[in-house]
Amino acid sequence: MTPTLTISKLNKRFDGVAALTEVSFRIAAGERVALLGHNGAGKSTMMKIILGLIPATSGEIEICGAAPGSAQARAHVAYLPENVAFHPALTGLEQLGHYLRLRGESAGLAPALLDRVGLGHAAKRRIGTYSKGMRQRVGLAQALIGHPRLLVLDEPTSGLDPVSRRDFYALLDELAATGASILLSSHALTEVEARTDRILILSKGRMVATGSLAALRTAADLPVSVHVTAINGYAADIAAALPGSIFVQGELRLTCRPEEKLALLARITDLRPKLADVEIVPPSLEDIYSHYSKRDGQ
Ligand SMILES: Nc1ncnc2c1ncn2[C@@H]1O[C@H](COP(=O)(O)OP(=O)(O)OP(=O)(O)O)[C@@H](O)[C@H]1O
Repeated sequence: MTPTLTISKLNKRFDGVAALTEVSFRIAAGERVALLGHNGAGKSTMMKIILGLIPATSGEIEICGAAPGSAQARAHVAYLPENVAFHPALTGLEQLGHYLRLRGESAGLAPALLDRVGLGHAAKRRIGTYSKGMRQRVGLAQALIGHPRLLVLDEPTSGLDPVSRRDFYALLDELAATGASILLSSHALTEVEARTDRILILSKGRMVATGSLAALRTAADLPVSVHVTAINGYAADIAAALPGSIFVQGELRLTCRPEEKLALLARITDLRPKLADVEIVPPSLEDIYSHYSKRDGQ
């Protein structure tokens, strides 16, 4: 099956500054991909090139087999900027009706689109009265016009509260389940960790890591943390039996190499009569992200 997005050896230079260098990746139908990177890593530049807003210096890009910016590619791609702005005096219904007409579709589709993003109840209210989360939903509804096959979302959840974020990702999951591909940039690593299939890490314009969280974790080979809670009165015994452990917030914490984890657990299990709980904490995406960024000298 043709990938929704194919990028091969992409380079972009601005007046001698290398914003992107030899970046290659593909996104399959229904895949949710997170684009991570420090400020200035090249995320927005990559999105602008995919959208056909600026040309690449060299390299190949195809969106459903078409060149970025072509009528065919534009029909398949939708974009949601970080801070989406609408006319505050228009209602959600009027705003979407307007966008539908601009895309050559019937304004009569607006109520169904607003329902899809959970805004049916506020359709006839002015957007000026909407919360930030509701405005992001209008943006997403607008991005859904014409059933795009690739959604490009620039920090779509920045400024949203935790419940709005969760709802937003639930909606993305539904879209991905119908075959839409999603490329989103984010600085919120914890939510990305749980809600995307694959992660791309850009550093100074180069792709320094790509893969599922599990694959990146294995490749990074970072230490695993083990948190041990003693039964009251036995913390000192357990600390003595587990050299190297440190006492933090009522529990003993140790780290070990991934390949040593089972042996350490066996030693901990031997202490069972004195143990209340044991928790294994694998490296988080934040650990993995800083590992790859550090490796690149940042
Ligand atoms: N129009 C431009 N002219 C010159 N340099 C530019 C231009 N646009 C971007 N750059 C440079 O290209 C590099 C990548 O910028 P880009 O905006 O793509 O980063 P980003 O990862 O999106 O950062 P952020 O997280 O801050 O949005 C930076 O060094 C930036 O200064």
